[in-house]
Amino acid sequence: MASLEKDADGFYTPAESSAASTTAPKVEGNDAEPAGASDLVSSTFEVAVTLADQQADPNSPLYSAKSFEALGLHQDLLKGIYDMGFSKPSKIQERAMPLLLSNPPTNMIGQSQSGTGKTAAFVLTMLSRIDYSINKPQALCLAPSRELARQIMSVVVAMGKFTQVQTEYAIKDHLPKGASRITAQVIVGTPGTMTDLMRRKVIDPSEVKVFVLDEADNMLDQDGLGDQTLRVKNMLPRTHPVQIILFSATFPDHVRAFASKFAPNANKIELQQNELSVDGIRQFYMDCKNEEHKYDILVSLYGLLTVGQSIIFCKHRQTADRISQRMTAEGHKVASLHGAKDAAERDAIIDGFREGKEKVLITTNVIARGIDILQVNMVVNYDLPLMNERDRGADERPDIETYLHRIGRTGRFGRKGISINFVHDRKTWLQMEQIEKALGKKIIRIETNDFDEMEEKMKQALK
Ligand SMILES: Nc1ncnc2c1ncn2[C@@H]1O[C@H](COP(=O)(O)OP(=O)(O)OP(=O)(O)O)[C@@H](O)[C@H]1O
Repeated sequence: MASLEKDADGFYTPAESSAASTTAPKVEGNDAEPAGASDLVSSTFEVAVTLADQQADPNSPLYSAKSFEALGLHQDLLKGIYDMGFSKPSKIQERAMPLLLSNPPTNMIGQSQSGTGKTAAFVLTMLSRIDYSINKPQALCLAPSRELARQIMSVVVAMGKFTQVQTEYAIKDHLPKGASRITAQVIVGTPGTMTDLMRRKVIDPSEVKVFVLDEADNMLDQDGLGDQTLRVKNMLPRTHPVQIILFSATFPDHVRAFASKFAPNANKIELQQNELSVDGIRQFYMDCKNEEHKYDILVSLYGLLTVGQSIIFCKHRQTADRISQRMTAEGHKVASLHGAKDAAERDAIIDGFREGKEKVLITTNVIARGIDILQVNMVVNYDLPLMNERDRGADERPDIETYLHRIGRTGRFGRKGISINFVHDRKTWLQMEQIEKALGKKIIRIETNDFDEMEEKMKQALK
């Protein structure tokens, strides 16, 4: 039985890590293509072979010795998995699923590189643990952005296609004002709206068995997000244990202790510092003369950026809007997305980009994490991510975690990708050098005045 005492960090302790398990498990298609479909390579056959090879290589994060059947999943979920085009689990799925599904349920802190299939691991756990005969919320999942919450929901819906699962969002401007009780079993949302709906008793948490934080380090660390996440946790039932599942590609040291408190007695799957980035992403930098030159280079890159799809990360919303307006005025087809846009506009922009209506998306850290669009083969750090964007402080060191998440929008599940960092003075060059050192991977220079070389290097990297 958990104590009701709140400690210095605001936790109610100790939440013993177990919950009840139940039976087997609707709804629109997954917007992520099944593995094997990609614009990056000329034929789907080639991709399938590459993926199979990687899944057979014990050193690959996609490797697995087991089949999905061997993970003990319900038949209806196996159908969903195969319907999505998956054939074998990835390493994180193989390692985490047995631990996640064992009884009594145990908490999990799971780390695995970007694009290696963490979502499926926690979605399958939620879908395995709910009792489909009870029409009450039983699994809550939080993500740092509405775009990611919507993407996770598409995976819940696709994997749960052959179940009776009912789902609902806890994201801004989704539910009608004055909505009554949510009876859906799986709720996916962002911390602010989830807290609000729980406080107003629209969400009754009394039957919740599983609580998932995707991008957990960010959810626990970031200004505001951390407090709200904790509030959600503190509203969970104390009459029975709730399985707490934290997943991310990064768990910086200063968050680890807090994560262990948030998910006590958890099974842990961790990566070494040198394993953090995936090999399929080739990292480059371009030496620009000044801020204005960055814009000129970006425009000259446009033809290459549109070979697949690209995401351009800027520090400020205004920069994203300004670049996007300028490029649009010059006849380029780009879109910009950031947190100052309203909910409906954000949904339309990301959906349009997913459908390939625009090939270039100019954005901020809002979609640095989790977004899975397989056709994205290039990421540009127009501005390098800095620590001061996390806490609005004075810390001008590079934000290694955000860097990893940003470049991880490409190179998904064994695909090839390119990241390009723009540096334009000594300070930004040194910041990039720090990133290089921290990750132990070379960031290769590309000449900005030799377009042919630029093109050649980038095409080679995508082969
Ligand atoms: N076993 C599998 N076989 C084939 N494709 C898979 C498998 N598991 C996941 N995928 C696909 O791999 C892609 C990346 O998965 P996912 O988005 O879960 O990565 P992630 O580890 O959560 O990454 P991030 O850290 O960036 O959030 C998705 O398109 C997903 O559909």
